[in-house]
Amino acid sequence: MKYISTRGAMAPLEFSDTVLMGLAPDGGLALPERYPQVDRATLDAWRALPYPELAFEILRLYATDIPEDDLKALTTRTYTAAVFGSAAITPVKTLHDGVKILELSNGPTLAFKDMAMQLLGNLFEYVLQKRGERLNILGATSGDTGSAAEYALRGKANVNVFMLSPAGKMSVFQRAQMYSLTDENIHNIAVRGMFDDCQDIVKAVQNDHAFKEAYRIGTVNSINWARVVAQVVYYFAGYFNATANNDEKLSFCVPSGNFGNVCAGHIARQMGLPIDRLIVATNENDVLDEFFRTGVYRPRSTAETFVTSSPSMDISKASNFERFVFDLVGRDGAEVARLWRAVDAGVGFDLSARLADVRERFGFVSGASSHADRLATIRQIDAEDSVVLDPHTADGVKVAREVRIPGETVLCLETALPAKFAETIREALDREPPRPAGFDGIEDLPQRVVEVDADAATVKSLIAHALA
Ligand SMILES: Cc1ncc(COP(=O)(O)O)c(C=O)c1O
Ligand SMILES: N[C@@H](CCOP(=O)(O)O)C(=O)O
Repeated sequence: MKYISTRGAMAPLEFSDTVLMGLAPDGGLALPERYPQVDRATLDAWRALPYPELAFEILRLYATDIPEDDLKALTTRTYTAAVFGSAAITPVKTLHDGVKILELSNGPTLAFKDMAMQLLGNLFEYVLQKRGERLNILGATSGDTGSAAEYALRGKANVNVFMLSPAGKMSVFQRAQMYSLTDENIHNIAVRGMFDDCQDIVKAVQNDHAFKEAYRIGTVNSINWARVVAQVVYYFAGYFNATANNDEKLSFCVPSGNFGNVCAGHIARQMGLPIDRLIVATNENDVLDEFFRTGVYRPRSTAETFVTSSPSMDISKASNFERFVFDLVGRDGAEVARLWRAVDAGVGFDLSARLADVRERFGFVSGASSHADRLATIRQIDAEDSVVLDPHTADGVKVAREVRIPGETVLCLETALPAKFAETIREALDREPPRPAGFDGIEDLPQRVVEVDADAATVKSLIAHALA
């Protein structure tokens, strides 16, 4: 399988090259030149597979330049009960009203990011060792990518991590998880701004080809294709777990911000997984909900982006949305490049003429949730199901209940555990959220972080200085 760019101007690459590449040289995102198709017989064969084997079967369709024995060793080493809490890896539970939850947050940092990041950490190690190379990761986080990446890469000999986070905007627990790490290869940089400013800096540095080459800059964000394809696996696992056979259809509801998670669902659907609808749930930062309702994409500025109680979704420029739009416009890279010039100019674009395709051909629908909705959902599910939802998953459950139609089974993706967001859980339930073992007193540990203005040149000089 070869990889092309959403902006249409990259010579096709192998999978391993995309793992190290980050942003494509033309500023776009890597995608496979076609989505492998999974037929009914294959679905039947995959239904009974344990998670690591399912991951292998899916990844071997994409990572065709990695010998199959090596790939199998990677998925077997990554998806273990010791790391993810149970052999099921992603169990499903059903709420009193029939809405189902796919548990994705039982990994080391208590968020769904671990599902892909644990694999990416092992992939980096494998590819870098084979090539005898080093990589310096520059990442951006609104709260969960950062800790998942740092836990996956801490102490690794051939990788440094420089992680940008919005200063003062993440939860107390999220900050403690990242900033208390003392490993020498981990560098936390708090940016005076929002997540979008951090991601803009990552993309600006990626687009400085001379700096990127000189300092061997890679990425762990969903810019990296390997992150997205690893997330495709749990849509298959969730479907097999939540249905009785492959004749059934299932809808997924996905709390969304940077559009990486639901983009993986879109890809699973394109591969032939019987997904009915993909329900995009946003918080008050509703740029995606607006697009799926109107066909108009109007990214907001930092000043127009709210700081909310589901902070990991405080995103107004959804990076991965570009991958979906590439498919929506018939994989026309020149058209995507034109649309993203308008995004970069702060204008956005109007694809309302394609709204029927968005809904009928690609199955997208959306809804938004507010602080009051989130608190009400957390309270109700706690009272009726004795389940404490984290604020982001609560946004998903709220939207799923709202848009679900009679007879439709909806599987909501759990994106984090409530322990990461104690402030909001206390407000909703007047008690502390359950805290998994190993995190006691984390907020009291000393923290190591540098705070800077939202400026790519400053970040580049910090990186150059650290690597000197
Ligand atoms: C807890 C949580 N929920 C939801 C999201 C949104 O996911 P995505 O950015 O893939 O749309 C994120 C961030 O990625 C997150 O950390
Ligand atoms: N919500 C994310 C934002 C970054 O998303 P990514 O999927 O592109 O890494 C976070 O928690 O950092």
